[in-house]
Amino acid sequence: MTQEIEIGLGKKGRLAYTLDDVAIIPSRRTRDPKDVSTAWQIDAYQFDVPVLSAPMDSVTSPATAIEMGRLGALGVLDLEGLWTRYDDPQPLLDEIADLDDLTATQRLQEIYEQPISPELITQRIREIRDSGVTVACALSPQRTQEFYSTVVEAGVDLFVIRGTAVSAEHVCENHEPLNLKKFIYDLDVPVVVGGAASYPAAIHLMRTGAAGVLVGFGGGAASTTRTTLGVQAPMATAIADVVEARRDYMDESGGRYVQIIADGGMGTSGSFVKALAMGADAVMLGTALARATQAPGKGSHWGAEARHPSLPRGRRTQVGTVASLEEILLGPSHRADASVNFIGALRRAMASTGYVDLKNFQHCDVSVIPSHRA
Ligand SMILES: O=c1[nH]c(=O)c2[nH+]cn([C@@H]3O[C@H](COP(=O)(O)O)[C@@H](O)[C@H]3O)c2[nH]1
Repeated sequence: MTQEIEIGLGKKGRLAYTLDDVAIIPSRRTRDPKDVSTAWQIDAYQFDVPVLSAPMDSVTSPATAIEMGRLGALGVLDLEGLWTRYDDPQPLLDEIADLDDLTATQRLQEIYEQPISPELITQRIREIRDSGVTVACALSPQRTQEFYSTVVEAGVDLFVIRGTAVSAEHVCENHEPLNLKKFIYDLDVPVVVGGAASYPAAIHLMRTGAAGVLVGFGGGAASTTRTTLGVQAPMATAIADVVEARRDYMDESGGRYVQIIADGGMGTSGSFVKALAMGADAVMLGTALARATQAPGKGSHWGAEARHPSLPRGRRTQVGTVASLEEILLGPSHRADASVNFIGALRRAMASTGYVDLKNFQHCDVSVIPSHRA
């Protein structure tokens, strides 16, 4: 039963939990960390590491997407970022990393005014494809109709449609909005859509035929969506609600399993592990990967919303550099700040709860520890 709190006489609100508010409870039965599997699968694509890189210029370049694939994870390139607007984005990446906080947003807006080139979309996709890794690229719902045929022809394996909030029923008076259900049905490539953060939003996205749903809304370390729009969905509750939507959708669809990918705000290995324990199949990481020595942002971090021409909802932030991409994902770690060896942490948590694979780990016991008491 949903617990509602009275905010004032005329307004009630639901109590919702962040990942900081919950913790995994170890069980009586433990296992050796070496004996657990962290593998997951979306459509026909299998991965040893349940991590997608966020389509943010500070995180994913063609080179880091290839490295992600080599490490058993999945890189997602932003096709509206610097790589598809400029032949050589390196000088701009260097400049953005060095901008001072006061001028960063305005300069980002200028830099991203440069039009997107379909030729560069094709070139970047081919570059990743030629390396032999799974190719995943992201477009916003607004740009999907414009560029999807270029993307599909260039040979993408997984198509990500990401906006702060994507709904199956976008109502728009000025132009024909993207009809997700028709689009996904007509496309031969599996599609991941999001973000959604509630039961109704998620079940509608599942009914479009999506292979995966991104869960998150206004999260992310570089996000200012909460302070700008007043919108945010606490992640633990959002994942648990979407898991329930999937259960119902599986019943109504005769067993179609849609992957749930938690997206935003999992900058520590503990929050990454907890997202999976809440029922996510995989996690999309920005901040954690922006801290890699190879990260294009060089310790700076910014996302798509930060460059919005009239209402930026994210900022260029500093996250620092801690280790190589391989060490951040697979270890070893020489730090105790939960920023390195995410898969090592996951293996240990799975071992201490006695689960051998991620599907079963989703059923582990958790407790609620409101963060102000932690
Ligand atoms: O509301 C938002 N405004 C933003 O400016 C922004 N930038 C990134 N994102 C989302 O954050 C995710 C990465 O999160 P982390 O850096 O915390 O790992 C990404 O995968 C995005 O979903 C944003 N959300």
